[in-house]
Amino acid sequence: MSAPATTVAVVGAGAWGTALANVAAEATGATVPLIGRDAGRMAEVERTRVNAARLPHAPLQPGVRATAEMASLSDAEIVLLVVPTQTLRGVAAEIGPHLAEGAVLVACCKGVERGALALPHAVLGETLPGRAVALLSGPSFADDVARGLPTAVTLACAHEAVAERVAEALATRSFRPYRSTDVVGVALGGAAKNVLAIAAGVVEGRGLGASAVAALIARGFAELARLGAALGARPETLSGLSGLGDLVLTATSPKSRNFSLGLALGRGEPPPQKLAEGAATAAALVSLASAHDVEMPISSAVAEVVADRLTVSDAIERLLARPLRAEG
Ligand SMILES: NC(=O)C1=CN([C@@H]2O[C@H](COP(=O)(O)OP(=O)(O)OC[C@H]3O[C@@H](n4cnc5c(N)ncnc54)[C@H](OP(=O)(O)O)[C@@H]3O)[C@@H](O)[C@H]2O)C=CC1
Ligand SMILES: O=C(CO)COP(=O)(O)O
Repeated sequence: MSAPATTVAVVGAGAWGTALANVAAEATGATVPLIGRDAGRMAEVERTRVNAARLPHAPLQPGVRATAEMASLSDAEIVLLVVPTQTLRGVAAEIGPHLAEGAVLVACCKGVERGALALPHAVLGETLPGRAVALLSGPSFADDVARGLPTAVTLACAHEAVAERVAEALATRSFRPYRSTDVVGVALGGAAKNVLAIAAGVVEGRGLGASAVAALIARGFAELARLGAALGARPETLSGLSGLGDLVLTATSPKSRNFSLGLALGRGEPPPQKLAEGAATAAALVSLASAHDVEMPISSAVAEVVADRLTVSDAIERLLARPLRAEG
């Protein structure tokens, strides 16, 4: 007799949560609750079998159950938290009373919490102490995953056996989670690439050329590498899927909300109204870096531009006027 399927629940019914619920339903063959906060909208998603507001081109897998009932996660062995980083703490507190004993929490958001300057796994560790916490990150547009296009992500947990269990539970033929124990490295890569993608979009939007975009990606990666070294991340994590991999994807594709925000800023157009984690997180990332004496000039410029404290032109001038330095 085969072992019973691992049970997975998804909290946060945005684009990424919906795509991941489909992956989990396909991977496990079991029912996957997709839990959103708006009961009316979730009832509509369940009825129509599509999350029209967030992921309109992807019908739900038959095993996905759209709901607003938090209690429906009480059987889940693995709980994916797929809400914006700035809301993670509140959502974690809300789900606490409904969690099964031993449930593994997987943060699927990318960013740094403002105020506490906490990375997603630390937010979960503080809010729900004593539970196994993992991160899922890497180059993966919800739309690509929902279309079944090949995707590789990183599944990080300090306990390797947990990382392996979650990675295996979520793997499908096209969705390939690689495992890691470097949780800090994975979290930093996801946070930094969103900020740097805004900068890349600005460069593209200003028409500064492909050479400048490449320089931006490489010098942006150097910022991430310096911060990673200061916080004990492993270099191979930063150059892996969740670091360089996701930076290259997000900093080169108009499918990215962060890159699109940068494009609009660079062109002098009104910014799109969609969530761009990089804008929400830039100042916190820079403060975290500065607390460790790490300079992040590109990320700092992004933080000031999105806060309307610096114009795009002045930000570009400021970066071009920086003294030349040794590479690295
Ligand atoms: N989209 C993508 O391709 C990818 C996104 N990510 C990351 O996943 C995270 C979520 O992104 P994504 O799904 O695209 O974003 P969306 O904006 O599509 O969805 C965010 C979800 O979070 C919910 N939410 C927002 N605020 C709150 C709150 N205060 N309390 C409870 N729930 C809330 C929203 O609810 P409601 O619908 O009711 O507004 C929605 O369900 C981000 O950190 C992003 O960086 C990672 C990889 C890929
Ligand atoms: O994280 C992502 C792809 O890996 C999605 O990027 P955006 O949030 O910029 O759309």
